[in-house]
Amino acid sequence: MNKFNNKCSVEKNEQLGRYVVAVQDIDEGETILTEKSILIFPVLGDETQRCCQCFKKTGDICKSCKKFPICASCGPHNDFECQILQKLDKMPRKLSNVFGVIRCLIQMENFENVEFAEVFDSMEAHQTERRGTAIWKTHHKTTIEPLLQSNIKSLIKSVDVDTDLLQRICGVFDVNSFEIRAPGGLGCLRSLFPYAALLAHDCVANTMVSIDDHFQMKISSNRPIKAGEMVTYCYTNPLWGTSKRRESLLVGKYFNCMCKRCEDSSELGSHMSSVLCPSCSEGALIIRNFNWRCIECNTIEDPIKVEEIVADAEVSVKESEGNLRLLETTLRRYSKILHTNHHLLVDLKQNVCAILRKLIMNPAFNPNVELLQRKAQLCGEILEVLKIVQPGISRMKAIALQEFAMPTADIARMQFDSGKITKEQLKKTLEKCQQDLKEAARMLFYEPVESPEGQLARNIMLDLKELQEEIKDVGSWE
Ligand SMILES: C[S@@+](CC[C@H](N)C(=O)[O-])C[C@H]1O[C@@H](n2cnc3c(N)ncnc32)[C@H](O)[C@@H]1O
Repeated sequence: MNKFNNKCSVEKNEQLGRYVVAVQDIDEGETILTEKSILIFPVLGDETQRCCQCFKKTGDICKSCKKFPICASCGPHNDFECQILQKLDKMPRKLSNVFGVIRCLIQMENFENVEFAEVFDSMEAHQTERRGTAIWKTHHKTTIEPLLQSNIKSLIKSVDVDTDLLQRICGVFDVNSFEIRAPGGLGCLRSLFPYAALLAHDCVANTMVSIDDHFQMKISSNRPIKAGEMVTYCYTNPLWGTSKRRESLLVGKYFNCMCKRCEDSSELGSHMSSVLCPSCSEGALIIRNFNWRCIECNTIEDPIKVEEIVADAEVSVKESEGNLRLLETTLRRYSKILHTNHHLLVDLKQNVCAILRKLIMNPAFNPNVELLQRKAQLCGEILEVLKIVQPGISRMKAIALQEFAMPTADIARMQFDSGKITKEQLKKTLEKCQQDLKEAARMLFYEPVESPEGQLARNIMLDLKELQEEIKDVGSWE
């Protein structure tokens, strides 16, 4: 069964396994797939007790099986599941580590749900590459040993519950699951969407994913996709530098990313991993054939030295977290050493913006023009990076655009009030902010209405209405 729209086809090759290709041109913003999650489970080690139905926090437990937490308002969980759990002698102490595997085994056992076992069987687990690795050992200790010490093996008859099967299940989870927001935005969960998981990875992907409160996923194209192009999704954080993205993909997904961005030493001209040249101070050092070479003066820098600089910067960024003064000092210090778009500087800028956002939103605080200017400047700089690494419709870009436009409008109002700019300049700035907000709202149109981004889109629409009135008003002043 192909749940993709009829412009997509599932293909298979040696390098990628199964992947999805556009067989017709796809327009920007077209829905490519909608899919309901087949399994939701906690992130390993999460201590929060969550209802097995709605995944909200709960202190209640099913009165029949006395194993799975369930909130009173959710009613009983699946009868077949409950009956098996009633016979389970020993529930491992840390439910979060075994919940997904237990539910998966019970679904495999349920003959009314043969599709689950078939779909699960077809999913990639990279069992050979994982065998004996650190993650294999962690799963063995946290999940597999506690389960094998219970009587689960005797309760599941359709499959042989042994180490190999349990490791395969953990592998399928690690390779294929999507991280999703827990209800109410409190923490994270992992979820399996087997069709969505067929999309291959690209660090500059051509789709965007949104998941609503009912764990329904929607994948839409974030730019036009030509017939013959692969339909891709980004498995990692696009705001990380190449070495960190590649490492996370190699360790977590077992492949070496060879996408255009990873293969280009300047990261498509974004310079998110570039270091400033100590010789000419203007050029960027980029890595080519294991050498850091300046793109302006051709100086070659010792790779060990460059790696040390980046490692030191990484430590300083970590140590600065949450402290505005320290963040600004680290930002100033490393702006003289790293390229302005370096991912560590972007990280610092995001951290500063988060603190400034909280300050600005506090009704008891009256932000001055300098603070608003700083926020607008940093958001503008982050936006420039996002324009390169997220060229299509992007949630991150929409948020940065809104966070850039709002203080920019406030600054213009303050400057007009103090006589620093004219009425025409104020109107022009407000009109530009209006354009930016419209663009942000357009990009957030694809978000579920009840999500924080959906709420942001509604707030932007209200701001836009007020801005439109204000622009009209300014235009009518004598
Ligand atoms: C979520 S699965 C995708 C579906 C999988 N290809 C299948 O046949 O079930 C992720 C796996 O697909 C492969 N893959 C995805 N994108 C890739 C890429 N850009 N380069 C190489 N392998 C990729 C890797 O084996 C990765 O672990």
